[in-house]
Amino acid sequence: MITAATADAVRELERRTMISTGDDALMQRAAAGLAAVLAAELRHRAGHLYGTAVTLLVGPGNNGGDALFAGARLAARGVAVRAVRCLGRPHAAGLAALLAAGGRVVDLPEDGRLSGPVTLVVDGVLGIGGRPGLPEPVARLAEAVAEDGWPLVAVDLPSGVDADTGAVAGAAFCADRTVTFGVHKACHLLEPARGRCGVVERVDIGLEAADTTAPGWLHALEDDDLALGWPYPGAASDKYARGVVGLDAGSDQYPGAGVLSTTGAVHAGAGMVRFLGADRPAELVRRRLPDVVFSPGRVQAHLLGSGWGDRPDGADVVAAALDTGLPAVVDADGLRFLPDHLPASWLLTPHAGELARLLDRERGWVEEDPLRAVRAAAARTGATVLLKGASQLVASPEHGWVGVAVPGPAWTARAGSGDVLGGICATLLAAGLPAWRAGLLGASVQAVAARTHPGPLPPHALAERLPETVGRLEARARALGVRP
Ligand SMILES: NC(=O)C1=CN([C@@H]2O[C@H](COP(=O)(O)OP(=O)(O)OC[C@H]3O[C@@H](n4cnc5c(N)ncnc54)[C@H](OP(=O)(O)O)[C@@H]3O)[C@@H](O)[C@H]2O)[C@@H](O)CC1
Ligand SMILES: [K+]
Repeated sequence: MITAATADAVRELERRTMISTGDDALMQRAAAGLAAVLAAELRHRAGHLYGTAVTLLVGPGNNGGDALFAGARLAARGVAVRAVRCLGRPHAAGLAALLAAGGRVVDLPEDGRLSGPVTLVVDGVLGIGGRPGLPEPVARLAEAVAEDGWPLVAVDLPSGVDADTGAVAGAAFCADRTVTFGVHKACHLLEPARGRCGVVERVDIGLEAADTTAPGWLHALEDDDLALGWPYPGAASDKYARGVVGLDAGSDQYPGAGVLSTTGAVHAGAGMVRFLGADRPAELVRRRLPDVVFSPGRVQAHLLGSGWGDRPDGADVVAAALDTGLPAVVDADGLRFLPDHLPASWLLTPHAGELARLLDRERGWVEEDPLRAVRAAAARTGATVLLKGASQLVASPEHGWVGVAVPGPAWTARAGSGDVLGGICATLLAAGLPAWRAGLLGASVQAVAARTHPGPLPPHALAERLPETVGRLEARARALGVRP
């Protein structure tokens, strides 16, 4: 699990730590960790440290301070270190340390272009105190560094990205590696910023322990969390222990959605799937998936809404499912028929546009800050919410932190993926998982199945790979010492 924080949560943690360590200690620890990563990177690229050349891009705050102090440590070991003043006046003590160690300082050229020799460029322009976007000529510099192909290590985060939302509104640096301090920052987990961070390395700077369940914290699943959290059936599990899913998805107008959600549920390992939807999708499901049953009976979780279209009895179907007291996934068109308040055991699976509609907002409002949006939706509805998209986020009304699913390849963003995902999540609910866990594991298993395939697959074919993926996860869980 990767734990990350928003800038306010990080500052609060740093403030508490500084009471016992003093102001300077944290920056010195950060600089030492950064220098170690830079030295390893220089050795990796040049085969040695002495005589390599590092260009530090420094801004006016402590982010530049980290870069300057790290640069001083490298200069003392024979690296030619040059600091480029990019914005305002650099951190005074950091600059003095660099100059004393034999480094030098220059102004940013008007055209924003760096001249060689450069083994490595270090982006210390802005950190968590940065407002998103870069002023000229730093914006030009960011473009030139990318165009010229200089290898780039970002200090804490690539300057220009929004530390809390992951938004990239204007120019921003694009790093090969990002060295962060204490805890990951939200932008390391959230697209599009995530894609500009490269490999993120966390340096321990001895921050105090934090309540990471509070608002302002994110928890991102990694492959091993998925392997350890998946509900594998035991030797004695019958179909009810694995869970029965009742699906009302698809319509005569959109029958494919019914087939796709059912395919997702069957291949995610549901004990039994009852298809309870319209006639046309039922006919297609009957032909393609002989293990599905069509009679009403006991179910342990519902799936409603995918491919419903403008269904006249939508509100009644949702109300009837609510009356059963069972958990449910509500997807797509079903989201238009929700009552004012839902239980946290219900999992809503909107994409950005659907979430915007749910909150009477514009889509842009969701996209500019998906964390805020997913939390608002959970608070407004009382349900657990899985926001689908480039970063898949889960918020629950029962806790402040937000979960982030394992990221998948971009090609999974296509019509039908969401229908399959609904079926997977309903299977996990039927197996007895809480809704937030079902959302996180469901989105993650789909991403891992996609990632382990060499090229794009249509959603139904990806669903068919789920058993193999779950098999690999189970083997990994055993290797980690867990006996399902
Ligand atoms: N706190 C700690 O204990 C530790 C912190 N550490 C390090 O400190 C970093 C945070 O440092 P920080 O708070 O000084 O903010 P930072 O991002 O360097 O810059 C703020 C300056 O930039 C300016 N500015 C902002 N946006 C701008 C824009 N778009 N265009 C132009 N100017 C802009 C802004 O101006 P203002 O907003 O005041 O007008 C202000 O002058 C953190 O990321 C980590 O690297 C580590 O050492 C570990 C211990
Ligand atoms: K930076």
